[in-house]
Amino acid sequence: MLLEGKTVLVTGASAGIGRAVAIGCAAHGANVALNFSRDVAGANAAVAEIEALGRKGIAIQGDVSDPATATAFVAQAVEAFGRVDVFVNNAGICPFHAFLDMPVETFERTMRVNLHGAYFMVQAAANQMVKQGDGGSIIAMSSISALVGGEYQTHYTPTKAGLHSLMQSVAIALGKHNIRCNSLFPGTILTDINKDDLADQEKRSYMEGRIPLGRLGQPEDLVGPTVFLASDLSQYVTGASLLVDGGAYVNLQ
Ligand SMILES: NC(=O)C1=CN([C@@H]2O[C@H](COP(=O)(O)OP(=O)(O)OC[C@H]3O[C@@H](n4cnc5c(N)ncnc54)[C@H](OP(=O)(O)O)[C@@H]3O)[C@@H](O)[C@H]2O)C=CC1
Ligand SMILES: C[C@H](O)[C@@H]1OC(=O)[C@H](O)[C@@H]1O
Repeated sequence: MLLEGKTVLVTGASAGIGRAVAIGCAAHGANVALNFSRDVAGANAAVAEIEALGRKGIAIQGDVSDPATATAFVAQAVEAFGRVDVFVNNAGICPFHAFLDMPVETFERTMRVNLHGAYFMVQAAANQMVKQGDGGSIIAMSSISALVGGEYQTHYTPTKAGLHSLMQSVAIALGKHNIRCNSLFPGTILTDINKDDLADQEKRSYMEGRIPLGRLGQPEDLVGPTVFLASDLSQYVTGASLLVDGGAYVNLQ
């Protein structure tokens, strides 16, 4: 098993990609601590699935936009499992909205959850890994949106570019501690975050038509790439990014 004996922390793991990745890491041998902010039932269901795989799971509630959540999450995970080997920064929101009348609160909330939250979470996880002294892996759920724009995502795409930029800089800052820092760039993955947006059949068909592999993504499509970056298979990979988009990005014509 690629993650046997490792402790993995995942933010935003009560649903969607985070939940799939948390359960997927458990299937590869890890004990997993989940962060979530509101969905108690979803978080508990994810823990139950992890335990059904014979691993340990714990759900810890906290809004990542509050810097205090980061230190509390890491401290409680260490109390439960003793250490942090892998940290997956996944929590994120994308409240689609036009640019010209973007509400200040929507802009600021998106920044605080997706980028500020990531900064303090990554910092807290990295401090624990440095204390342990034997390296680690930090993975950011960035996006294809780090590379391309979206008309109704002017507040969101900068957070995804910023997240990858954060991984690049912390890869340098933490390399001396053998802590690797990488980004995943999912394309369009079917989750609650885009349920309303993709209810527009015209848009959905357009998005599907852009994908050489012929389908939109599922949360489980992120499991393999996450396990790869979490495991020693990627021991010489840091500061890198991996598109997980069915080929959408390269499909110009
Ligand atoms: N789906 C897609 O097409 C793509 C998604 N991504 C990125 O993947 C990540 C996961 O998205 P996805 O699974 O689709 O979204 P979902 O909406 O399905 O899940 C989001 C998760 O984040 C949690 N969350 C939201 N806000 C907070 C917060 N303030 N503090 C802690 N947890 C929070 C939610 O928990 P709760 O409900 O309990 O608050 C939930 O578990 C995001 O960062 C997103 O930007 C990137 C590219 C494409
Ligand atoms: C939420 C969107 O459907 C999704 O988020 C991203 O980061 C992708 O680029 C998609 O636009």
